[in-house]
Amino acid sequence: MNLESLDGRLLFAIPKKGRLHERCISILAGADIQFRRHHRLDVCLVVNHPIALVFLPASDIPSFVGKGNIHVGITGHDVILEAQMQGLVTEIMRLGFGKCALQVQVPESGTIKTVDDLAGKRVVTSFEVLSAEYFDAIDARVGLSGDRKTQIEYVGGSVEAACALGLADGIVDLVESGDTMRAAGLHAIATVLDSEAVLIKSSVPKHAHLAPLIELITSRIAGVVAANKYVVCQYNIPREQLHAATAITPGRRAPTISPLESEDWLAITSMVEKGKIAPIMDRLVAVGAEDIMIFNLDNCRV
Ligand SMILES: Nc1ncnc2c1ncn2[C@@H]1O[C@H](COP(=O)(O)OP(=O)(O)OP(=O)(O)O)[C@@H](O)[C@H]1O
Ligand SMILES: O=P(O)(O)OC[C@H]1O[C@H](OP(=O)(O)OP(=O)(O)O)[C@H](O)[C@@H]1O
Repeated sequence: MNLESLDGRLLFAIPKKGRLHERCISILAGADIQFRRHHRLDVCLVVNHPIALVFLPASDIPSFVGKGNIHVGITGHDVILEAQMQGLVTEIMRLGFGKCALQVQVPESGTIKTVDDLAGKRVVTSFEVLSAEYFDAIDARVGLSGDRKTQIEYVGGSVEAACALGLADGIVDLVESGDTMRAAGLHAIATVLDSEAVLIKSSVPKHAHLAPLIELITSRIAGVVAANKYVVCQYNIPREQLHAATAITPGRRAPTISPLESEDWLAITSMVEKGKIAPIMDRLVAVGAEDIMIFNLDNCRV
């Protein structure tokens, strides 16, 4: 591929590996963004849209997009703040995956119990900007300045090993299930921020001609995200219980209510959040709903 073939194309950055990669590939498939990636090539052309995908480390994507070299991308909210790009990139939409929290962690068995105890000691992290910002405020609060301030040291990975290796008194690292933290004998004493994968675009309005294409892929990706988040719930309900039932399944805009051959009964169809479906079905049964069915969505537009 030569560079001219990128001319005029929307450049779309995707994490090349790591936690966000697989979900991004399935979002592209759901949005019908078709590509064939040649082995080891980090740039590839989309065959059915004027788009080129650029596969990059998740943490590099905010600055590429922020500086306008790349127009849109998917990455973590955490790395946007760490790269200090929040003023230069616009977060178009949360994507509902890559959820984790950046947390301050210390040895479970140690004497440090709070972030105030940790202030002035050694903290190892891959998030040195956010950690420095966080501990600057703690240091100021507890009256530490100059040489007595918390020492933040950067490592690129395996942060959780730093305390056991004697390199740190505490760490700042991402936590999802907590398995990594517990396996390292650590526990969390504070949360610096919560994160999730986001679709971003450059805030620099350099490429006005690309706006319609950005809108198109945004709307398609929103459909894929909603399809992952919602299921369709359909059930029959005695007419006199209609209000009780629709209060339980109000839908995104409003439920669809259809008559049944039997005059005393109605059929209701409604979108419901996937994660809430079990208690919702319990409540529907309690108000007299019958024949409750749940359907997964392949795709949708909302
Ligand atoms: N355990 C996790 N659960 C959910 N999301 C996570 C988790 N760890 C990281 N993330 C999200 O994924 C982003 C990329 O993290 P990841 O560790 O995959 O990066 P990487 O350094 O590119 O990959 P690798 O660790 O393979 O080198 C993070 O910035 C965060 O937003
Ligand atoms: O709470 P958990 O579910 O255990 O997830 C947390 C771990 O996930 C991330 O690392 P990842 O496994 O992506 O690898 P890395 O350490 O190479 O970045 C993060 O840096 C933690 O180590």
